[in-house]
Amino acid sequence: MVDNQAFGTAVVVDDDADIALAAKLAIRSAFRQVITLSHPDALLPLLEKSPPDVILLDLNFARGATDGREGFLWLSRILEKDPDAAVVIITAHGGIGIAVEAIKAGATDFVTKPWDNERLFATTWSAAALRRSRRETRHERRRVVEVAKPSSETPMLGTSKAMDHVRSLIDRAAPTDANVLILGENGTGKELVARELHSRSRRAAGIMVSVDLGTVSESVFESELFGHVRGAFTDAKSDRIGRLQAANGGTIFLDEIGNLPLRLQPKLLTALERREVTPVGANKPVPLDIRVIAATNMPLDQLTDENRFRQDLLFRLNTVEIELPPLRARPEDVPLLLAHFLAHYARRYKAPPRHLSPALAEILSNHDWPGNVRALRHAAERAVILARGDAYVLDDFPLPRRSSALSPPPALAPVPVDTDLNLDRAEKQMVERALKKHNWNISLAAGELGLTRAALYRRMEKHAL
Ligand SMILES: Nc1ncnc2c1ncn2[C@@H]1O[C@H](COP(=O)(O)OP(=O)(O)OP(=O)(O)O)[C@@H](O)[C@H]1O
Repeated sequence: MVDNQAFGTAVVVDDDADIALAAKLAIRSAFRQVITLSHPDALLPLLEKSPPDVILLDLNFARGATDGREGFLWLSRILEKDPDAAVVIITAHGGIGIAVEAIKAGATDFVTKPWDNERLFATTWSAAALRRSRRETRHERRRVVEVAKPSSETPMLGTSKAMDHVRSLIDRAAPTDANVLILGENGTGKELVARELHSRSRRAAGIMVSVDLGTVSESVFESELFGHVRGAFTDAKSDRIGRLQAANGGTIFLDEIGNLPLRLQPKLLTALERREVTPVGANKPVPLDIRVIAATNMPLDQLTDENRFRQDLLFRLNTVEIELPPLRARPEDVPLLLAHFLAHYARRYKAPPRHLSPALAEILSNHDWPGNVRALRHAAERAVILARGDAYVLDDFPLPRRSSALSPPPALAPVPVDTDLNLDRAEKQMVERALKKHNWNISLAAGELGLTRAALYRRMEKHAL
């Protein structure tokens, strides 16, 4: 059973007014309006204004013509104006050869005269539905790509030996199509490395699609990665392409791969091995041409635990492994990073340039930076906003401490809401406690707080943690 008037506009183009009217009557229940035209001339302005859902097009307009040449010309003009156009060709009985040619040239389907009304209705309906789905897929691809746009162009800074080694690995891996696994604590620059690899690869003209598996909720993992077809589950109102497919021709960056549920790991492995993906509910795979870069903050011993992560998938992902050292292991990089971010935020907030004394730079270099470069960046931003006078002072920098063996993490005791009823302060306290408890591991702290990683980052920024 189909809904009435499921579509907007259909156009019937036939120089025989009776045939055009007969077609209109046969299909009108599916459309809000059916326009009949005796010649395709009038089609082009219509396409400019609002492209119809379907066009029924007779191929012969010149008197006595039967080869459809004129119709082919119109078909190509229509497709030029609207690449998603659904065009159903109307041919005379015996004109199957021409109809097949028309389909090769981009028509969606054909009907032969005299037609069976039900058949005409079904063909027109399917063509309009196909156009809708094409447009939704295009829209989806745009949506996914929007998400993938780089937030800012940050150069990869650092002159330490450790960063030289990272750079040399990037130099060698980038031009190859090898899969790369990037390891490192939160905020060490894994995404930056992924962007560097992509922008220096032969896929640089393509897109890099990022998926943060730490922020995708488990219920939508599968359709987010692999896509789904309309009706695959209750909420699947239309076809949706997955991130893997959206990255076709480019690079997919699978951030926090350690969070991929075990049950979905075989499906990702199959997609990478066969270079094709089957959207949820679909029965046909779609070919994939992607390079995979994955990242995780999961320590290697957990990643090599078969109960958490399939080792065959790990071997598929880590053809090249790049490990980013935490900032505390490369203190010599701190002054350069600080100078860069202080200048960056001074420009942004139109603050005067201030002096950072060597003594203060040294204190900051010896800090253990639990949130790594991201935390340093936030600290620099806050310092630019808070500082007064000509030089920065230690108090301008919020320096959260890593919980150490000397000061064991406090148990996550209930917040004393009875003594402090300020919601903002209570939130800050909760966030700080969760971070300390989990040694500043963002994923674990977010899990404990019942937040996504992105939501936790927002709160960390809000409270300058
Ligand atoms: N070497 C670096 N030079 C300049 N900026 C850096 C460097 N490393 C990291 N950053 C900056 O630190 C912030 C965090 O980097 P990024 O998002 O790449 O880290 P990540 O390891 O992917 O973090 P997470 O694991 O939390 O997703 C970004 O603003 C990034 O620009």
